Amino acid sequence: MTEARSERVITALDAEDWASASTLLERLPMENHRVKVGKQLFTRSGPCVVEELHARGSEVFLDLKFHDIPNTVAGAVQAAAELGVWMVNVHASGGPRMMEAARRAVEGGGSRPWLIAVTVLTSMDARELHSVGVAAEPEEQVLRLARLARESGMDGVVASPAEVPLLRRELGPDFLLVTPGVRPAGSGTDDQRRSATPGQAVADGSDYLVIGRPLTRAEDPRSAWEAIIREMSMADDSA
Ligand SMILES: O=C(O)c1cc(=O)[nH]c(=O)n1[C@@H]1O[C@H](COP(=O)(O)O)[C@@H](O)[C@H]1O
Repeated sequence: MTEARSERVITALDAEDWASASTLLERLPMENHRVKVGKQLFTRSGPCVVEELHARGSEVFLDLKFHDIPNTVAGAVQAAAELGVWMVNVHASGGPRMMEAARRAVEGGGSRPWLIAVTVLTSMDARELHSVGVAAEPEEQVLRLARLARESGMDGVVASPAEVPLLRRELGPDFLLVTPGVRPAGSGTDDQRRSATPGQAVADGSDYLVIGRPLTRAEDPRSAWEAIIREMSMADDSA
């Protein structure tokens, strides 16, 4: 991964509306260039948030985790591509036909968004995974879904930093690994159950780190950002 460290952090803009999202952006450094728009902000403020962010020069990961029948997901992914987003995601558990339809929907145009698949949500531990009828351990299930995602034409997957060493080994250097569940040492894990520090995520080979509350809830988001970038640099230098 040759991108600058600051470009490898995707800030999860989990704000309640565009007004609070833009206030938050003002408290972050300009290098905070890649942002994720998720369900809350998009549902409240709509596609114009993406337009505002593009006007500001940001690249947008539209995180709506599409999970539906192939025809519906294909239409949604195509709409996201027409918004000009940089990355968009679906749930790998929607199955191969759904992922293949999503892939076909973004083919053929000029530049297309990265299309990635969520494996097992980072908020789930083994017990919760078993409670929804999956007997496999999280790592095993993540690998199974990641292989399926790759065979179905996805550019990469969302997984926890804990699974990155396994995924890198099994899927090679070119498959994008996007990792939420990142927490600087000493900070609480909130509702995340499979997490690691920014340094560990980088050292293990994560391409993009999705970071929300450690930045958005920090008293001083700018220094929180700088500390994360410093930690990533140290991990890169010692690799
Ligand atoms: O697809 C995602 O981005 C995602 C997948 C996943 O398995 N876990 C996960 O936390 N996320 C998102 O990543 C962000 C993590 O936020 P924090 O836990 O606040 O850092 C949230 O916006 C989640 O919606």
